[in-house]
Order: sequence, then C-alpha cells, then structure tokens
Amino acid sequence: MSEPGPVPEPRPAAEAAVRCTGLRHSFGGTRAVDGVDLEIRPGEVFGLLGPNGAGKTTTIRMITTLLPAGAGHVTVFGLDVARRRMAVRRLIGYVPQQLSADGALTGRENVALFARLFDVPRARRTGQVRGALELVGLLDDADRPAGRYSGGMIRRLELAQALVSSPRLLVLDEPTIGLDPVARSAVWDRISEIRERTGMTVLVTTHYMDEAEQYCDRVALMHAGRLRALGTPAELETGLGDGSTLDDVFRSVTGDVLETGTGGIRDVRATRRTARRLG
Ligand SMILES: Nc1ncnc2c1ncn2[C@@H]1O[C@H](COP(=O)(O)OP(=O)(O)OP(=O)(O)O)[C@@H](O)[C@H]1O
Repeated sequence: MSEPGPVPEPRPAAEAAVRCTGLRHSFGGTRAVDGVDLEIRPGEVFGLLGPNGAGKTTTIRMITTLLPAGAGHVTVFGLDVARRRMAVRRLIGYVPQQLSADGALTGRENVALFARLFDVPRARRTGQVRGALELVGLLDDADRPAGRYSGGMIRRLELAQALVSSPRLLVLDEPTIGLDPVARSAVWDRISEIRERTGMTVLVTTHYMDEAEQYCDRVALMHAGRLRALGTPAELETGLGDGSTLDDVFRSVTGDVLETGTGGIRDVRATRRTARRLG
C-alpha cells in the first residue's frame, strides 16, 4: 500500500468562485450570520439581497477574509479562506460601503494608490491604472481631484480601485446606495460591461430589488442571518405565481415587508452614509 501523499491543491478552474458551507458569525448575542450555504458560479453576477441587518455585510466580510468565520467554511476559487488568506486576497477586488476614495487626490492618483497597495508590478502599474479608469468611463476626468466628482463618479472611481489588480472576483457592498436613478444605472451598466469584457465573477449586495431583477444572474434573499430563497429572479418570481416581483417573493418567504418598517429595505441610514462621502 502506498504512503498517503500530501493533500493536493484544489483545482481552481473547475471550482466554484465562492462556496460557503454552514457559515456562521455572532457578535455577542447577535447571530449576524446563522448557517449560510451558498455557491457562486464563475462568471456570474450574484446578488445578495436583504434589509438592513440581514447579515449581508458580515457574510461578505467573511468571504473577503476580513472577518474569521465563527463556524463553517468558505472557499474562493477552491482556496480555503481560513488557510490561504493572502492568496485569496489576491483574487478579490472589494468595494466596501464606506468611503475609500481620497478627495484631495485626482482619480488617477486614487487608483494608482490602490495599484501600489495591491502590489501591481511597477512596470505594469501605469497601464493597469489607465485600463481600470477606462473600464469605468473615467479617463476624461482622471486628472481632476476626486473631491469634485459627483456621487456616481466616486462610485465608479471606487470600482476602478477594486479593478486595478485584475481580480477574478469583484465584491461590491451596496454599490448604488444613495445615488439617483441615472447614476445607479450608469454604475450597473459599467458592472455589466466589466463582466462581459473580463469574465469576472461579481458578488453584489443591494437593497434595490428592481436592480437585482434587471442585472443579477442569480440572487439569494437573506433575512435574519439566513438565506430564505435562491435562484434566478425569473425562477423565484415564477415559483410564486405570474406577475410576482422579487419584493413579493421576499415577503412570502420571510413574512416581512421590504419597503417600509424598522430596518426596512429603504432605510435612509445607509443613504446618508454615502451622502456624507467626500463632503
Ligand atoms: N461590528 C459589529 N458589532 C456588533 N454587531 C454587529 C456588528 N456588525 C454587524 N452587527 C450586527 O449583525 C447583524 C447583521 O449586520 P450586517 O451589517 O451584516 O447586515 P447587513 O445585511 O449588511 O445590513 P446593512 O445593509 O445595514 O449593512 C445586525 O444585527 C448588526 O447590528
């Protein structure tokens, strides 16, 4: 009988982009994430939907290595997040909800800063910075201070910062919150175009069900730390009956109302968080 060999490295190409198994995290007595099983396919735009406090950001922070899993397991392109933290980070571009652009620097300088932070080789930096700005449609404004950008332009600048290291997985936490409808669709159009041009996998959280319906390949509806439904928007809506919307699906699986109420889907707190940015 042969000796057991070393544990082989997972095969990245055949792997799911993200796989969460029995994922949990508590803050004191609050179960923020309470047993999430989830698989995101390479190349899809996957939406994690739910009201404030549902556990979306906590889930994303565990996937992006920023928070250790309380229990359960996460892999990103086959790499175990707990054991291969730095390798996983190199595969991910992350745009958090909080401000990450510096208003005193130009758009180009902001993206160049991220290129250095993410160790883009010096010889490739100028080209990668230009390429990322081009992908988000900011080349013409690249040399203006970011403090003069509109809210939508800042969101696109943050996208460019996350894209500059050519990640395989782009993670966006509420990319359109606080933006007017025109800026919101401009951000989504860029996300769709980036996915088409690069084949990147995109994981996005959003409060806006209409955006998820239009732009996500599949969605998971999250409530009180658990996933309550998962599928394509059309599958979920058809499952409930003709003419149903994702809001209806959410209401039917959680018994909760999306649009109003405490912690409701249109909570203005998060909107203010964005409105204050660069102010
Ligand atoms: N650092 C923390 N300390 C204590 N409790 C926290 C912390 N972060 C999140 N929570 C709690 O965990 C739960 C899930 O929060 P989380 O931020 O993951 O939800 P969310 O769906 O992303 O909502 P939001 O859109 O408001 O960010 C909430 O009850 C929240 O109050």
